[in-house]
Amino acid sequence: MYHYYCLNPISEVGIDAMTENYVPVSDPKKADALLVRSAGMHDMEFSPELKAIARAGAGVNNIPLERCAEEGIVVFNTPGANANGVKELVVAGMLLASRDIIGGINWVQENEEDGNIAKDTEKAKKAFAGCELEGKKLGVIGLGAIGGLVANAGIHLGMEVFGYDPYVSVDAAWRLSRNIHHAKTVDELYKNCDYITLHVPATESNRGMIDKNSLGLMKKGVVVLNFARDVLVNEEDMIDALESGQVKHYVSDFPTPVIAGVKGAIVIPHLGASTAESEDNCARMAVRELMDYLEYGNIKNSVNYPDCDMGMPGDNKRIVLLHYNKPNMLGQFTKILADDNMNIADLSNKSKGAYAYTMIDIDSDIPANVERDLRNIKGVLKVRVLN
Ligand SMILES: NC(=O)C1=CN([C@@H]2O[C@H](COP(=O)(O)OP(=O)(O)OC[C@H]3O[C@@H](n4cnc5c(N)ncnc54)[C@H](O)[C@@H]3O)[C@@H](O)[C@H]2O)C=CC1
Ligand SMILES: O=C(O)CCC(=O)C(=O)O
Repeated sequence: MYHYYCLNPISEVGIDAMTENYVPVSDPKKADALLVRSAGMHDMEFSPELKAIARAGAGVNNIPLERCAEEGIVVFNTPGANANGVKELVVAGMLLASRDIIGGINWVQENEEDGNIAKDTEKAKKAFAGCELEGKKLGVIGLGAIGGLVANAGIHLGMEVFGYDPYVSVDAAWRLSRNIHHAKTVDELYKNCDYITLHVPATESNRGMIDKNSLGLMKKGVVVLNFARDVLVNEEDMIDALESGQVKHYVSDFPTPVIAGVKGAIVIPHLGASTAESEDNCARMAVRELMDYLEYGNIKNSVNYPDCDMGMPGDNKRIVLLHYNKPNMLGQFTKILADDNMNIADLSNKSKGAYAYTMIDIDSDIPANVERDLRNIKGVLKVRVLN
């Protein structure tokens, strides 16, 4: 029996995919697994019971990844599951920034009682006119799941697209249209583009990447779109750029007290992934990842431990160990098993940075003393015996 707790509402599609072995609890401290969307977890304390956290979404800046790794808690996300939802809102953002659709709709609402509204429209509408996207230059920073879709959508809209991502994965690169220009430096993209859209994670090194220096390199009247995270943009510098006309519009999916209501800022209440399809996709993927880990120890799409998959254990017993990535860990594990005359049927050991994961299938039962001895090895963070 596994206990889970949802820190945010998670689509029923995911919850329904759980078997009767999964029971919701009303206290997160009693949970084997937590499901989360954007809830901040940095101040949460985790109980020793907690084995895994699944972020039904992409960004994991709300989760203390390093502390979780130290406590043997595997954190998953759902790469790509909400990418189409965000892409579509980015296209909407570019359109909102190009024509004064919002101003026009407001005008209609303000004049709803005007009996001559149809006639007056034809006089008033020039105040809300704009430009088309076709033929404009779009710069996409970050060409992963979302950026790749946005870049390809830009090509379909007839835009000239520049992409910048020095760390792009081979799979993501294969998905890009060959008509996209490969920007060798981000400055090249800043200098050339009419629309610049951010699709990078909110890592320490990416914080504040859009500031007065980068804004100063951009074309006057540029549109900047941020559907990634607020902290990527220095909002004070952005306000100066909006006031001076350097930036025509800043489209952001992240309201903050600083940017909400600023003239020229088009701020959306974090709706990028708020579609039925994205929510279902994320919930389904998050639950699948949790179940595979809790029941079989398989790790797929973890952000703090390596992926490692040995399928189902069949008739064997499986023991999984979360530990530091340092010499002689495997040697110590196998010695303890050999000293107890246990036969290893299968073994996998993978590492990611400072952390590692070992799965061992044994063709006999695993006695409590073996589990205890493994747990006592210096550098072992968590041990689970799965039946
Ligand atoms: N508004 C919303 O509702 C949503 C926002 N997001 C945000 O969007 C971000 C991106 O999401 P995905 O595309 O799914 O992630 P992803 O991991 O598939 O792609 C991120 C890409 O950024 C690249 N990258 C990292 N630092 C870079 C830099 N300094 N310059 C250029 N490229 C860089 C990486 O190489 C990677 O290819 C997430 O981390 C999250 O913060 C994600 C989903 C929904
Ligand atoms: O769950 C949400 O609505 C937020 C999505 C998001 O920002 C993400 O996946 O990074």
